Amino acid sequence: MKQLPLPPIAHVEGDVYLPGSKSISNRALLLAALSEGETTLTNLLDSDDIRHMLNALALLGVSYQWQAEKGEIVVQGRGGPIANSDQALELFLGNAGTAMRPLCAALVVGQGDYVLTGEPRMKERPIGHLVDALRPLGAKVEYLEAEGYPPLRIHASQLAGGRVSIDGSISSQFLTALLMTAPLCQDTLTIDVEGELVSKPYIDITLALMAKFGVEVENRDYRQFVIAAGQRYVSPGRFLVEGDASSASYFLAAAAIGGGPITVHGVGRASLQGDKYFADALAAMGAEIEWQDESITARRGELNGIDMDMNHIPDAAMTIATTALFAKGPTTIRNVYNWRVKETDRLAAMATELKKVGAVVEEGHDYLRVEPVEKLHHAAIDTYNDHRIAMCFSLLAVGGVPVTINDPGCTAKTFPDYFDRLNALCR
Ligand SMILES: O=C(O)C1=C[C@@H](OP(=O)(O)O)[C@@H](O)[C@H](O)C1
Ligand SMILES: C=C(OP(=O)(O)O)C(=O)O
Repeated sequence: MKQLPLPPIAHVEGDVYLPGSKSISNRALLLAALSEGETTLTNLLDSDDIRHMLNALALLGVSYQWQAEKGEIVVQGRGGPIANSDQALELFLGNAGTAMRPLCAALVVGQGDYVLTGEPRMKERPIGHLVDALRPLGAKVEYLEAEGYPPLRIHASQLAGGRVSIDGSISSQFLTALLMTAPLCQDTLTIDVEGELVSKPYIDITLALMAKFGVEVENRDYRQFVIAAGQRYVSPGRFLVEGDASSASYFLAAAAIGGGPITVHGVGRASLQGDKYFADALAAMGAEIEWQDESITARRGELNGIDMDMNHIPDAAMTIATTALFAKGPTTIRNVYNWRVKETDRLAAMATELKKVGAVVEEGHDYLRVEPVEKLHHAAIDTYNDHRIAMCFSLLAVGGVPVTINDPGCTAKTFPDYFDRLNALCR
């Protein structure tokens, strides 16, 4: 296994032009494929999660011209469901939740037989709440291994519409998937959300993208959504994918710990992504934050621990956990139970790795409490094939603590050149 030793970094500053948002890239690709007309997406992310979506679309017969080095793709829309020839098609979706969940819902409508599968961890990530919502509408979905988990076999048919409920308490991606498929139903669809809806800002991304592609959703306070019949996706022509706000979190935190200023470009006040609010959490800890419409600048401040519900920023919250090592007093990250069903059990993994560098950590059922100590020490950090663990632990070096990242290549899921980008800011 490859290891990346990071020596202590004296100072960080500079500008970062962010790669495209993973969440927006994969939504825009699927909606472009379902749309009438041709769509040009710019600043498309090039990472494993996006390549899984692109490979799947290619196998499904969606045609596109992709210039990866330019970050530009032209997608020929199908103007409706992605019907496939009669042959059964196996789609391997890696560990990309933003490919597996939305494709599962989109492919139950139309024609064809599909098997949706992925990496071993994908087979441990639940999908039952989505399948339970789709079946009453007429979807034919079978579990091929464990009940409630991929791999799945789908036999596409028509979806009726009407009224369904969906459990929103484990992943917002299930509701996102159902919403994006709703216009393919034959009738108006009313969706009732059961349980506390987690990761709510991702639903705003979904609704914003659907609107961009011409479909309006009535949002009744995130408890009920109505998608009126007769709407179809229409290409917006050109669409710029904004920078990835979760990826921005590592650089903003680096500035807060290691001096700055660092300006991240591509995400700002005007961003559609909830992870922009990571900057508010950092400001609450004492960092100096300046907001512009399309960029954010961070500088060091006196950092103090915080106690915060971070359900709205589940991905960027991991960055808070390592930033907390350089703050005064304990930090508690609350209401993140679903960390346990992501790339790894992130609550357990973060607790284990934070303890390795000397921190005092309490792992709760749905929270993590990190108490910094006077003297942190070097450790080799296991990353569990989780890009965010690799990236957030690089902040140790920024704080002057040498750290070794095991399997640094796992950042390829969303940010293949992360360590080069960080290196470019070191002074
Ligand atoms: O819809 C999306 O693009 C995402 C939703 C979130 O997942 P959950 O809704 O499962 O928390 C987030 O963690 C993931 O990285 C991307
Ligand atoms: C949870 C994540 O990914 P996914 O889209 O696979 O759920 C993530 O990127 O942190």
